[in-house]
Amino acid sequence: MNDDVAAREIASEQEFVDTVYRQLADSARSAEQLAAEGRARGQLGHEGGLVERDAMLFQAAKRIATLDAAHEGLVFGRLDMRDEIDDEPRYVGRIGLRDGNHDILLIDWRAPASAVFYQATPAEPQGVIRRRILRSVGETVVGVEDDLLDPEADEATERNLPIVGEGALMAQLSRARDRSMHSIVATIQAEQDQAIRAPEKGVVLITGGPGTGKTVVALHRAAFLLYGDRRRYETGGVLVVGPSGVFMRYIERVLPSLGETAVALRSLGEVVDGLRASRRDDPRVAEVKGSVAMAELLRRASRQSVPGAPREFRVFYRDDVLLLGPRELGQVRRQLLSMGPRNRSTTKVASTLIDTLWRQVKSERARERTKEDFAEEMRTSDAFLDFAASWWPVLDAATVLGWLGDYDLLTWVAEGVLDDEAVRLLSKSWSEDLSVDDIPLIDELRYLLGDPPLVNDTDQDELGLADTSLQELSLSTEREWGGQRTWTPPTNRVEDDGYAHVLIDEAQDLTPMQWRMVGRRGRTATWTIVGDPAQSSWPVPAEAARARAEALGKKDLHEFHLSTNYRNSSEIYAFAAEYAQRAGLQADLPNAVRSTGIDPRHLVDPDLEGATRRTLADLVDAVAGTVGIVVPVARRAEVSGWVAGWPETDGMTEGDDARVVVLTGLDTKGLEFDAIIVVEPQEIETESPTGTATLYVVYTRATQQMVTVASSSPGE
Ligand SMILES: Nc1ncnc2c1ncn2[C@@H]1O[C@H](COP(=O)(O)OP(=O)(O)OP(=O)(O)O)[C@@H](O)[C@H]1O
Repeated sequence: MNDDVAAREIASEQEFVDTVYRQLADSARSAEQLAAEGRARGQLGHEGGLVERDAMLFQAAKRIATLDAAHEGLVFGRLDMRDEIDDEPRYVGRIGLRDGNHDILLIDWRAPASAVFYQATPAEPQGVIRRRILRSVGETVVGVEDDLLDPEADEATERNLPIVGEGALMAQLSRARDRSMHSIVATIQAEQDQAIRAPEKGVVLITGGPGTGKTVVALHRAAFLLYGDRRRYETGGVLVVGPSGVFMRYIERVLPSLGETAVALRSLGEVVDGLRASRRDDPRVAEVKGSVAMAELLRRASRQSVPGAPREFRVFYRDDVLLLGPRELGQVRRQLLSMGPRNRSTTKVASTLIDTLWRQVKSERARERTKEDFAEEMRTSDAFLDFAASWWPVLDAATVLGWLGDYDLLTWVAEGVLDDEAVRLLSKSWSEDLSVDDIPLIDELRYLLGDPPLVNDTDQDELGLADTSLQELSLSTEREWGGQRTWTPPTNRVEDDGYAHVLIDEAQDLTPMQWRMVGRRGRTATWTIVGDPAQSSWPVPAEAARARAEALGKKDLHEFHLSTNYRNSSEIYAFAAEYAQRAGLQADLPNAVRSTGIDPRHLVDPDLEGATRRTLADLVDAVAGTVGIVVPVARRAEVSGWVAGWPETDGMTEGDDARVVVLTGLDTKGLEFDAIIVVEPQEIETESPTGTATLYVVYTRATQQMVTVASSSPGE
């Protein structure tokens, strides 16, 4: 291709892009002006709507410009259509924009009119003669890449459109990786576009092997839904759940770069408002905590009497001694529990206890008084009120989970539900901080215990107990991902847990208890579920499948399968796929399209530290982007020590932009790096029951180069 032609084409696109940015600045100015006038008039009428719309547009554009300018510009696509459809070029961008005459300047990528940009093919051009992708840095067009989809129409119309470039997709896939995922608006592929624009009812299930774009597609789908029904999804909220905090940080910029921030991004340890856990349990403990047997264990725990609470109440009333002993209290407890969640009954405790006491009143002197007189006396008795409040306090879920740290109590509650080994593992783990797998247990207990009635509920709050811990918890809730418009539920009460859309990434890893937790948040929601069973680190898939089916209820399922691996070089993926087959993982093997000519290397060296350091020095030079060092859990601290403060990685191992990161196999889920060093792969494989799946995940993280380093050959 003649360079002059390319330069001419770039210059002409630049003119258009300049017009768009000028228009954006104009819109911003007029939005500000209108807002000022509106404020001055003290009211916003019809114009108010316009101000709001333009202001939003401006904000979105500003975010896009600042967050992702280096990668994809505001204007990224152009379609030249057959004359009878449109004799003017159509431009596609991250947002829609009109010019001063209200004519369309830029079509939002999510608008129906843009679908053809992604779906037209040479076999079915759908009226498109030429599709052009514009690559920009900031506001400057640096390249154009064309596909001639309908050469016959081109000839027939005598347009002779110039065709420039050789593949925007390959350019995009070969770019150096940094610590953030980027949007793919300019190069969404046809099979991905179908999943993004799927009918929104029910559940959209996106499957596919490693690197097929499941995550990035699901995020674009969230943006698509927000565009289509902003009122519904912004009001009800969109919940995006991923495996870890590291992963959430990796994906957190994609939606803002598409102009959307009204989304709650939560790792599995942060789904319950106000709680945050990142510690992972030992796999054996995690397996017990994730199993559905925990639901029964917690149901029993939620019905226990409060450890340490008074077991008896005695009152002398006229000539009677009235007693609430274990038998009477047992009956009252069962009666209260039959009325619904425990905390809801805080308003009924006093009256139920009073009824029981009153039934014991026998003496004549006592009978001279009415039950109301007796009740009045009890309700003004400090001794009675203190007893009732400590016998039936408002319980919060973490407190009840804390009870189970007591080995004897746990053994009692777990009778017939868990074996002795599981009880031992659990009681030990509950003497430590909350782990990721404790969060669904707390959530389960929140629902079993219920919220105390609000003070202004019609039920009278007899003991003044209602307005306590759970509500305070919501006031002090801190939002990790809290940008200004980031969506958060209005309170921490269970009735406000529901979202309008729930997006689950790496769904193959959810335990049954985690499915129950997310299921409660999506009873009336639409869903997007993304996963690859071969990458699963949950050892009992059938149980998880049942829990998933329960979480989704009768919702319609729309399945989409992605078949091209856009992440790994074909050399790296060939090795990973061969491993998956050897390990019997029944993996869904996508087609990796990009070759680098560099095979993975496998080093065996008794000097593990030396070999790792040398490899790292090589890779840091060889690739422009990130390098991940993946280690067995037990070696994490040791290997981190090898690379910290080391001159060759100076400034590359600290902070959010660090190029070199040390992480465990499970930490790598969903992430990608230019180069990966796998330290002692065999230990990663044997450190958990699903170690082979974890190692397969690790082998599918590198875009350019992968080196394994072991101190001895397998089997030695
Ligand atoms: N159409 C596309 N254009 C450009 N890049 C793409 C495209 N589709 C996917 N990618 C890139 O491929 C990489 C893998 O995508 P993603 O992480 O979404 O895959 P995944 O299927 O979720 O992977 P895994 O299951 O292995 O975690 C990302 O860098 C993503 O940006």
